Amino acid sequence: MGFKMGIVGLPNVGKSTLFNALTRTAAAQAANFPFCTIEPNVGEVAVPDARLDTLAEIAGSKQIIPTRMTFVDIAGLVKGASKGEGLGNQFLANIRETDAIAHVLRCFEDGDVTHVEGRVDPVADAEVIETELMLADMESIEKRLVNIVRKVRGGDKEAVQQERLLRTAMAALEDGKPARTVEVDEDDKKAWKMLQLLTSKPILYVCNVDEASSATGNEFSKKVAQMAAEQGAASVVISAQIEEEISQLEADEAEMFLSEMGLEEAGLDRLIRAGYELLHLETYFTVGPKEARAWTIKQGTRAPQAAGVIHGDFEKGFIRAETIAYDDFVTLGGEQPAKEAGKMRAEGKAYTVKDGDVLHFLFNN
Ligand SMILES: Nc1ncnc2c1ncn2[C@@H]1O[C@H](COP(=O)(O)OP(=O)(O)OP(=O)(O)O)[C@@H](O)[C@H]1O
Ligand SMILES: [Mg+2]
Repeated sequence: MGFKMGIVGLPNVGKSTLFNALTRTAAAQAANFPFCTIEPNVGEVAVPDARLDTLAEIAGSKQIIPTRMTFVDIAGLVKGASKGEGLGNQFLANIRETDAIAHVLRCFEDGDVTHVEGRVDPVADAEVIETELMLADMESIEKRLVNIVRKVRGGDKEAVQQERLLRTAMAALEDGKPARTVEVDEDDKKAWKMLQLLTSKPILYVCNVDEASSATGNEFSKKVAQMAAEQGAASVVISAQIEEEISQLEADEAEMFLSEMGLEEAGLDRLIRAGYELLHLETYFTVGPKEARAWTIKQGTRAPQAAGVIHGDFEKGFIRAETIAYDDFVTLGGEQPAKEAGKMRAEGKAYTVKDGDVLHFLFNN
């Protein structure tokens, strides 16, 4: 599995700077974390979670393994990308494969860094990109409809559903609205996601500000925040350049640097967490003397499917999940005391895993 965020934006807005900071920090943060670069522009990043350290300390775990999220540094999109300008189509294909979009917006002034449109206006920039993505969606819908209509005539039931959804998306797009504004029935959710429309992906706006504004934001980032609020999207303020500098420091140096800047934590941590929330993800833990490990699931995942994140066999042969809530584990001081206090529950197949659950799966194979 693993969830993927695509870093998207106009050229020269700071995408690669951000990506480098993200991936470098991840590598530095946890020496025992198997950092891997899948491709030069794809990196796995540890999801910061202080609870994991607390659990590991209580259990005396030798190793701490955070859960991960994948970031993809996608080359800059330009006006006309949907028509194949730049390397348009290639990039659009990269975006299609992601679960969510981190849309980087230039919110810094710097005469030395060229802006493709010759001015700093993040809200207008956001519209340029959104328009390209909408045009690309319309084009792909048109192409797909040709085939689908043929299948519908042939009596294919799935095609009937797909055609209906494609037409709904098209109507929204023609009305100037991204596909994410379409309200989808529960029964249609899966098919809708399979359409992989670019503008149906959730968006996190990343305001890339100058150094001095990294704690407070600036006039540009405030406009973005307002736009995001109107769209029901999320936004974070970050200075990619500083984050990149911080990512090269040792942990204690980084902490000092942050407090001097008036920041409580690295902007990257906020960004990763915001992405996690955007995707409605949750974490459960497995804790023992060997390792304390965090695992990512979608909100609402049931115990067998949560077990399946560790291994397919866990899901297939699932018997039950011994469960201790995070707070109980911590307050009572570990697994054994929690068990003695009657706080270890045996949960079956219907159990919906909760964020922070400490789980132990029993299965047969
Ligand atoms: N917050 C910031 N303040 C000032 N300069 C910045 C900031 N963030 C990035 N830069 C600078 O902006 C320039 C462009 O950054 P970067 O290469 O990361 O852009 P990009 O979005 O990846 O561009 P492309 O689409 O061409 O790949 C670099 O010189 C970088 O140092
Ligand atoms: Mg780049």
